[in-house]
Amino acid sequence: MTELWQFALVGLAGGGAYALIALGIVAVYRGSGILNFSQGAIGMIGSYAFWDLYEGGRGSLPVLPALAIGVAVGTALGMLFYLVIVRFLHNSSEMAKVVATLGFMLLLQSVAVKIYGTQPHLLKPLFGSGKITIFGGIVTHDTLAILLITLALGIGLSLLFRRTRLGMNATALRENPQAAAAIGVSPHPTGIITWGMGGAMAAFAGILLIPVTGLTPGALTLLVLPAMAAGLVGRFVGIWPTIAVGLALGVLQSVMREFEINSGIISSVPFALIIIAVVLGGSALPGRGETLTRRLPRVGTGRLRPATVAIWAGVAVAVSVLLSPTWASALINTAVFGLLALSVIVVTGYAGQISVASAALAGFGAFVAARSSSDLGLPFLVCVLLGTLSAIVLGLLIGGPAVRVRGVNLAIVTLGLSLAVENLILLQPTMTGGSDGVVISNATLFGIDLNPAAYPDRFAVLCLIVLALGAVAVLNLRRGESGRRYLAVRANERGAASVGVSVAGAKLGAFAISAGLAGLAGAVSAFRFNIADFSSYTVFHSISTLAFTVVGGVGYVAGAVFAAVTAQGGVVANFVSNDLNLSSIDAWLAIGSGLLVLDVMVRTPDGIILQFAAMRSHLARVLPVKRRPSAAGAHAKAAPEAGTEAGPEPERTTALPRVSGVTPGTPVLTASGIRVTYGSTVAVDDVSLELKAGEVVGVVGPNGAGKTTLLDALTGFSPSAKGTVEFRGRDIGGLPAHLRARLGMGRTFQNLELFDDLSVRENILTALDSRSRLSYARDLVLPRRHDLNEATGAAVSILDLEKDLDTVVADLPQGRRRMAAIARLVAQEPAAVLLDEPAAGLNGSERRTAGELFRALADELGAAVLLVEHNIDVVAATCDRVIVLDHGRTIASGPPADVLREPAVREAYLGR
Ligand SMILES: Nc1ncnc2c1ncn2[C@@H]1O[C@H](COP(=O)(O)OP(=O)(O)OP(=O)(O)O)[C@@H](O)[C@H]1O
Repeated sequence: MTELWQFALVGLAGGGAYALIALGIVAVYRGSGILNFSQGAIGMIGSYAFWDLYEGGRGSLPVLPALAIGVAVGTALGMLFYLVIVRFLHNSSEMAKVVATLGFMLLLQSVAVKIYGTQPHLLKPLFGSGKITIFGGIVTHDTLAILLITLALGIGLSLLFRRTRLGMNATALRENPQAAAAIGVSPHPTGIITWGMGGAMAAFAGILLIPVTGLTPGALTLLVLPAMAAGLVGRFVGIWPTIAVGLALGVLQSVMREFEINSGIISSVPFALIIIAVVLGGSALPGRGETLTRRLPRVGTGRLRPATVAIWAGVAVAVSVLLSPTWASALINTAVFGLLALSVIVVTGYAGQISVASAALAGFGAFVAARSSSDLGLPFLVCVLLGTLSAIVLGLLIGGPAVRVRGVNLAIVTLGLSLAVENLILLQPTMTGGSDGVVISNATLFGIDLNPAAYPDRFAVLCLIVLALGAVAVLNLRRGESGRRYLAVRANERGAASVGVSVAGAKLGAFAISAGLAGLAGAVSAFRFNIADFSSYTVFHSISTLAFTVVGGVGYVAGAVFAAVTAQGGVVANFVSNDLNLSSIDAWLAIGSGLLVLDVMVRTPDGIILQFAAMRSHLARVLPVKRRPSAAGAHAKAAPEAGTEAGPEPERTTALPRVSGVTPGTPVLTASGIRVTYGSTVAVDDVSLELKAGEVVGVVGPNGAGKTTLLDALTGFSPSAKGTVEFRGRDIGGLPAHLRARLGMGRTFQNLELFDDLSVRENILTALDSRSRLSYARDLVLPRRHDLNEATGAAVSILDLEKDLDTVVADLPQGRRRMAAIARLVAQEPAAVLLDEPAAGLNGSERRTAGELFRALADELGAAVLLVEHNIDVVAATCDRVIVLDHGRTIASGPPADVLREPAVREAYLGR
């Protein structure tokens, strides 16, 4: 027991350091809205500065001045990064922010390796060998210093954010940047100060931890992971939960050491547990108002030009056959990195899931393939297949959290889980054969010996073929329906669920395919030497794969090719170090790559590949090349200028297509006893209603009456709703939103929830697509292409959307966007249509047209329509019946003219 207590007390040093770094992360997040993945690396640089100056290291200063300078270096680095990079990222996508801080981490890491090397340095306790005794256990002065500093900074930060103007400005900027800007709050003073504070805390933590863990570039940089896990629990805002979890983590790890638990388990399991707890507390769909509106990275069309493919393939094969073995090795590196980059494109570029696990997946694929060869003696192809399949299974496990966690939190979760894979499998001597490694048999495919030692060119050609097939598969995916699903989920999860896309299914599909590509890369490369080695599949490898793919262009296969060609050990690096004889330049290349990541994130976050495209079109403009008139140009001439008044609405000649199998007048949607509460607020209280095919029922009521919440409850967007909901005679109470949509419940949202970065056509096609799970695999080979069908064509014509079909939705005016939302809804052929304030923001004549359209949804489409609307004129002119809600309860219902005359209704609207 005493020993256990002692180990717990020893763990307070590490725990305090986690808490300190995590506090810095919280300060930076509260001050600038950015999660700083380079926090550990900043601390590491501050620690090296301290070690350089400290008399116990390689300097001559006593501890306190050296500590002060080390902390000052951390502070300066934090401020510098804000000034040079972060202040330009305020309107960037979440991914650009994550990659920028990861890029800074890589930069600092490579600078430290260049200057200090990787050998560990140890120090004696900084504050002497003094100690105090607590209940028989010993606490050293160093541990005490860490704890006191953590406590003091915890109190200081609480007061700063609660009591000072700077803290209040920071809260205002985080919660509502537009409103804060409107009252003149500038983000920069809070940004600079909190980044400086973050840097100081990181350096403090790093320096105080040197006597405990030693000083190496990698270990201190990776302290960011447990610190992130601690911060995650307090959602990066809570100061005391962060400190408590940081300390608990350190203590738990120390106690586990007492039980002689495997070091891999100690370093990964505790915070994997925290991550699991956070995942369980997440939600399957984001709540109302939680959908991101920031611009997402651009994505290519997925079109493939056979001539380009043929030229590249020819060049690659010629190079690998004609040039030296070092070139073959560089080509193999390029192909393997290219496959990893393709895996990032699928999961991050297309599906929008910031995942940092590609190297762990590749390592696992390599591990299974190598063991299948060495232990089971299976043939090359079977081993590669097994490696790929097992990576897919692991990918589904790592992707599991993505169903409930999103954005930057997912980056932390995947980082944590991939560190667990690295520690528990790839670095375990019992698994990987220790110093003997895993001896594998030679690669033979269809009778051709591919042994890379004897035939490096053959193996290189094989790798290039696999890369080319992977690239074609990813392009196919983009053009198929599963690619559209990914993009819909990336753009708007609530919108995707409303048209029947399984958000969880799409995310898992993307994770599986991405893991398959990474696993394939690993499985093939396991055979490049006679002894397979897994030590290179580190978290840093995952981070640089993500960063360089984003630099290349995360939405473009060409971006992956760029990343592969310029990767470490790839063809460009080989050319520079071998052909130009500049091998000493390697360390500088690593530093240059880190700088490139930062530059691209600030100036062209869509990727370098788009810069090339822009240069090509500039050249095409300046060179006297005869160009064909473009279809777009012809279209522009034919179409009236955007924004011009089109005169009176033309008479409609086509009707909306009738939904099959719905008989007018039969009940479609029946709800009883619906009740929704948010904490102590009862938003909807015992509401019952029945909707029949062909009728329009209005729902009116003052602001906050519970109208939207009722719609959410009926359509499955409010999972905690009580009561029964029947749709066409079937109890659908337990079904999630996307399954209700598939049964024929269509809805619109107050803020539309369109897929803003897709065209109107792609928005409609997403609703029209089949929901087959098979398409995730089929699209890789045979993407199914289709266009609007007859019914949606008619809807588009009625809604006058033809000229907008290929316009990106974000570029349309609000009225057109509303029409696009209705076209997307009609594509679902819904039997029940639930419209949430669809006429808001329309002018008088637009409102009349919209009212006619809502009627047409009932009269022509044959659907049962529930119309939530504030405009009483629209309600009176359109609805057969009206339900009035007030404080969540039905206070009246019946024909509009009667209901709107009732005194209770007038009182609810106008007050007594
Ligand atoms: N996520 C939430 N958390 C807590 N309270 C909520 C949440 N969503 C809605 N509410 C509360 O539930 C009640 C009903 O809100 P709801 O948005 O459904 O009303 P509404 O009639 O649609 O209002 P409006 O006409 O302004 O859109 C309000 O008191 C609102 O503050």
